[in-house]
Amino acid sequence: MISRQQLIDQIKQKRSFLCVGLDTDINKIPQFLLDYPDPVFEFNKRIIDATKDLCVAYKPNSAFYECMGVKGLQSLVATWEYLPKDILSIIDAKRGDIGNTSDKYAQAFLDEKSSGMSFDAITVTPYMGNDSITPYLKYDGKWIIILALTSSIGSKDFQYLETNEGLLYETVIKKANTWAGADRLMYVVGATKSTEFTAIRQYAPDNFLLVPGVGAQGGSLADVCKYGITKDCGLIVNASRSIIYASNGPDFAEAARAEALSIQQQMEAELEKAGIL
Ligand SMILES: O=c1ccn([C@@H]2O[C@H](COP(=O)(O)O)[C@@H](O)[C@H]2O)c(=O)[nH]1
Repeated sequence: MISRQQLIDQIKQKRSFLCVGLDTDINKIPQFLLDYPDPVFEFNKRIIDATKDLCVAYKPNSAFYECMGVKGLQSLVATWEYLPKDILSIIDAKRGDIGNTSDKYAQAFLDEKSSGMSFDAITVTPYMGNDSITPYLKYDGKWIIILALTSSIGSKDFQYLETNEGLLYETVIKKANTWAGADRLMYVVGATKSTEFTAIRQYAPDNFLLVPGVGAQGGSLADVCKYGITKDCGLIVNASRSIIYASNGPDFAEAARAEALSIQQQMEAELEKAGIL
């Protein structure tokens, strides 16, 4: 388990707020890895070894594992076991259901005795409301990361709708803040929505924001920091494809490290600019 203070300490120590996304697609990994008994795990292991001093979180997206059935789940469990336990592990599962079912999703991803995996944090969708989220909160010290304003083009379909309490994504944040504090709740805000970070910080001044969308989706790290950084940093910025597929040759781990290093160096400059280092 990683507390808010441990996360802040690690950001300062590593001079980074990078999350490496483990969106591992068996069709995109280097050919030679297919000779290993678990190619997806072998790929993840080498990416983790090459980047663990440069990032403060790892985020496997469960879709990339679930689509492979039993084998995929085995790779996910092996990856979770291998992840350094002092680095925040986030399962990007985006679940949301009635409480009785959410209990089972929580067991699947947060309860090692039940599933063999116990991630530090899980992404959830807020659409079904309070009783769909509270089952995850029963797991002491685990982080719940609620989708607020996503990086997707389709975010405009619902998330910007006017409600009596502001735009829908603002209402999500205001309501969710009544369920738990900034020591348990983070919000997903897409890097492609950087100008909205100012508004979001009005409602979530202390919450960490998980920010996907730099790299392959074109979001700007500089803009995210300009509008979203706080005195504690308050940001975990994810990059998946741009890091893990920086090369698909035998040098893929070195190439991933080079890409992660380049992002870490930009982050270090932003942390210095914000007076955090
Ligand atoms: O709004 C969102 C929420 C989640 N994601 C996820 O983050 C990564 C992004 O991958 P890249 O390869 O760096 O684009 C991926 O797992 C998405 O499912 C998001 O992009 N936007």
